[in-house]
Amino acid sequence: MDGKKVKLSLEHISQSYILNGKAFDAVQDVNFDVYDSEFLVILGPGYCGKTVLLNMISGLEEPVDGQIRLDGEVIHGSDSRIGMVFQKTSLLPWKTVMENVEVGPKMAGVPKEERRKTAQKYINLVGLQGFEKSYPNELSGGMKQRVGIARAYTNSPEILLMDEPFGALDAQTRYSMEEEIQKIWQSEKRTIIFVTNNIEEAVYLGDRIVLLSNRPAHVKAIYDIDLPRPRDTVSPDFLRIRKEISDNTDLAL
Ligand SMILES: Nc1ncnc2c1ncn2[C@@H]1O[C@H](COP(=O)(O)OP(=O)(O)OP(=O)(O)O)[C@@H](O)[C@H]1O
Repeated sequence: MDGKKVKLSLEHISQSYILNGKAFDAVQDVNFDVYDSEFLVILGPGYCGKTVLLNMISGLEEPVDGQIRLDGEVIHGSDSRIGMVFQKTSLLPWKTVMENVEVGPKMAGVPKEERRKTAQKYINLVGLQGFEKSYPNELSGGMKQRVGIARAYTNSPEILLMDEPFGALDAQTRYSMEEEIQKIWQSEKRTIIFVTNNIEEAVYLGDRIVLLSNRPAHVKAIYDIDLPRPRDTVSPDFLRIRKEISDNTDLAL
């Protein structure tokens, strides 16, 4: 990644909580850079602190220690340059697909015609044209995640955080969404930070993979995944990298 521009830096990030009167460490001294326009995957076992880490990047939580820099400047709290796609889509059930996707610019006061144009662009990009007037309960799980992705892009963030966005989908839908998100990222280059506990998904998607330990999460290793895209999940190189990472991954407690 020589010559790449650093977009986001995590510097000595730690998080702990008080549980039953005792300190409980969730994240411990995490350090890594994220490059501009890269697809960075954060991989770690269950409950290791991945969501806590993303919450700190998104500004939902303040770290007890350390700082986060965006384009070199320390940031605090939420920042409109950073958007989020959640594990469970948090769509508004009483709003249509179009209304859900345009909610951000609407709240920001963007005129209707302009925000509809942007929302339509991303509805088309995620393959939901024709479903603009549908309600969330009329959509499959994969389609709901597509709406969540379109909604996040419509806010024009420079960095998109994705917290296990395909974790709740069946295997077949998950594969097609992995393919899809890669295509979207290639046509609309943004920096993506994608959290998963699935090694195959990480190797399929990541330019780099930050491997976290069991809780309290710290960085065990960072892997450069130098395989051509779209990746062949049964090629010898893919399987070799997958095994190398798997051998280095802590078992979920
Ligand atoms: N606000 C909080 N107060 C106390 N404990 C918390 C809080 N938020 C998270 N935790 C604990 O921190 C640990 C890490 O949680 P986190 O949700 O980040 O795990 P994760 O790696 O995202 O797991 P999964 O893969 O299951 O999504 C868990 O044990 C969780 O219970």
